Amino acid sequence: MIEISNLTKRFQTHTAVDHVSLNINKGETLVLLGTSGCGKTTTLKMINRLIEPTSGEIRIDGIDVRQQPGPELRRRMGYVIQDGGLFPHYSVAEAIATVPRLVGWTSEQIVHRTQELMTKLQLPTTLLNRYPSELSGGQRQRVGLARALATHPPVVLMDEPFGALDPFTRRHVRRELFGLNELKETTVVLVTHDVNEALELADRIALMDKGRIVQIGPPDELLTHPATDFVREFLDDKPHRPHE
Ligand SMILES: Nc1ncnc2c1ncn2[C@@H]1O[C@H](COP(=O)(O)OP(=O)(O)OP(=O)(O)O)[C@@H](O)[C@H]1O
Repeated sequence: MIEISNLTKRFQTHTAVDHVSLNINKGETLVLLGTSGCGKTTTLKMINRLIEPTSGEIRIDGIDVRQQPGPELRRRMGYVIQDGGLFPHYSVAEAIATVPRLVGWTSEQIVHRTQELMTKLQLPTTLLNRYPSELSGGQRQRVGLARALATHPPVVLMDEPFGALDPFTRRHVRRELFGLNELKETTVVLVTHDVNEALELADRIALMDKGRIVQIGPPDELLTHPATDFVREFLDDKPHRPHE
């Protein structure tokens, strides 16, 4: 579904992403995990062309992402960031309706889909006219996800989507969101530095260090067969193993 080959990004003399290659399967949740500054966000932003690569290629369903203008590409890909990434002057209803409006949905379709998402994400409809500053962190996160999922994009990119939440709310919201059928059919690329989050959500983890992928595989494989000492130490540095 998403094929990344030899992807490299240099900022001046610093190589943020260094010849990264990986394939992401349809419907898979692929987690980019690693320490701060290892190139996770830069990799993610090259998928939706918020950042242009220095070299290398990204294909989605066989089509090079550079063949489509960035805004058009981003309209067909969900994007969720820390704290929801909502515009302060858009109400919840306006935020969810943004992409459906851009792609020409009717008002009836938008209202129907908005109601459906509010129910699925357990958001009371009384919040529809509120602004982000009038919501809790968990509610903002859910609205951010509702906005990203509104037009059923086949791919959703998430950058530390639960980063702004306290540990308890974080666990609760992520379990709830990843339990949704909608996300089960969606290809998700999620960036985090939280080992437990990666172990819980990932079909496969790509562990990055200094711009490169050190190991990629299902969580159990990384736990039982770490490719290097770095992988072992990185995965050991966590309070508990949810698989045990
Ligand atoms: N616009 C930029 N100009 C110069 N350097 C940049 C730019 N964006 C990122 N970098 C550098 O590239 C490296 C990778 O950054 P990136 O944001 O991809 O890391 P990350 O793994 O997502 O880290 P974090 O978890 O802290 O967000 C870092 O050293 C960062 O300082």
